Amino acid sequence: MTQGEKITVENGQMNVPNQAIIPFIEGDGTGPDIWAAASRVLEAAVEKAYNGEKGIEWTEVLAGQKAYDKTGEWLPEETLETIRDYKIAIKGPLTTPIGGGIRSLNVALRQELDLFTCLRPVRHFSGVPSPVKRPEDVDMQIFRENTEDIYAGIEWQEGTEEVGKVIDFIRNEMGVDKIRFPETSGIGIKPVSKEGTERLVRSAIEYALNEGKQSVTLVHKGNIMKFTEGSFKAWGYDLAEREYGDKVFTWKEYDQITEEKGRDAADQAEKEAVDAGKIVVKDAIADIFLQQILTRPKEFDVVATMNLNGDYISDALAAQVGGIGIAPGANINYESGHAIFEATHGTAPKYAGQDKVNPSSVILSGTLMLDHLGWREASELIHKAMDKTIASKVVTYDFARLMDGAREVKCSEFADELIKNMD
Ligand SMILES: NC(=O)C1=CN([C@@H]2O[C@H](COP(=O)(O)OP(=O)(O)OC[C@H]3O[C@@H](n4cnc5c(N)ncnc54)[C@H](OP(=O)(O)O)[C@@H]3O)[C@@H](O)[C@H]2O)C=CC1
Ligand SMILES: O=C(O)CCC(=O)C(=O)O
Ligand SMILES: [Mg+2]
Repeated sequence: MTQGEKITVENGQMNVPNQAIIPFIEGDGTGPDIWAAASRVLEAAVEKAYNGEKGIEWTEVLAGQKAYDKTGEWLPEETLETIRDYKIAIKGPLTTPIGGGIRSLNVALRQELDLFTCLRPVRHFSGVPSPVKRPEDVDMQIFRENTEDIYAGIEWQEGTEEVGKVIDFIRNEMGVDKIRFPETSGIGIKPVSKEGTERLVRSAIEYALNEGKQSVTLVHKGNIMKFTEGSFKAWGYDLAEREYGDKVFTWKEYDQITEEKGRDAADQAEKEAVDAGKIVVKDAIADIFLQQILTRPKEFDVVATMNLNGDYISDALAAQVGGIGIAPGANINYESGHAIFEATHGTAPKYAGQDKVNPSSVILSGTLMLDHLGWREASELIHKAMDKTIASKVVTYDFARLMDGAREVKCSEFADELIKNMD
């Protein structure tokens, strides 16, 4: 086999060698089981799709508990440097303690590499058990802003000198008298910027145009958080109209037409725009959106939203199509070409070392990676094998407990089955 080479990006163009070196982070908890299974499936698919002409050379980079045990650092600089250098990486989940301790390494990776889009596609695989009647109606692409919002980690703990200073500033300098219990509050800050919004919404609209999608929905809680989530909506519409005016019809335009000429004229304008193949850019307030994705999922296509909304929405939608065991994700900077592919779920520590959990989320994150590299044939092989394996009711515990007549297999055995079913 020839030596692996680096993936490079020049003038926005990605060059992928036939033997591509790809860094991976194994992950904490169930990460080692899942990664062992997922890496074998990805290798087998590439080998089979290209008769050995293409291949992946994995190179391990450390993060999380394994990194701490070996180096004394949770996220060594060398890991960040290697991913920066090799452009593309894939990872298992990493643990974040609650309430104290280290901040999220998952979030740190996204922020350090400025991976501003978290893309989480949600669609149903035939035969996967679901709590809803028509899971096949769900086919959405969540574009979650990945660098801002409360995930910026700007917060101060109750009772500290720092929080005292911040509360004094807010009360005395800013004239705010609305902190209900100022003596015992922790304080968090939620930055949401125009630039951050625009690059995220741009990537969602570009995706919708390239993939022939019909709508982009901006999801926000702008009625309550007016200058963060409300501005997200306003900046999103402005960007859509300014940069994609001839390709989109926005609900902001709809409202303007309604005001000037009435609702019938606005309905007619929207219908004409849709008939002309334009994408409808609309918005929804986050609470009602969570109801509507359950009651009328067909109305939503590409979804663009802020960090916290996207976190909640992606787990809620994953449940509709079989759970987070099968929901993939990608963290992408569309400008620099850097990307890290990772599952939607976490480390599921109670199952660690049991070779039990579903590896599909990391495997399907791997198919997003293969698509990103332009190796679609390998990605399609995995999708077909997934359909076939699930149809034969050979599944891990999470699906087996919801399916009649299923044969429950281990994480590694599910990978074996996928590889067997690649034809
Ligand atoms: N990007 C990342 O790396 C993420 C990391 N985390 C971190 O993971 C840790 C644990 O978080 P927690 O909230 O418990 O969420 P987890 O996603 O780790 O687990 C919650 C539940 O989801 C189900 N689940 C998770 N993974 C799988 C899988 N591969 N196959 C089948 N079912 C699965 C299990 O359900 P059941 O009990 O019903 O079997 C599990 O108990 C935390 O430290 C958190 O911060 C969380 C999310 C993302
Ligand atoms: O970083 C974490 O621990 C949680 C991240 C998370 O929930 C997500 O990526 O969806
Ligand atoms: Mg999450």
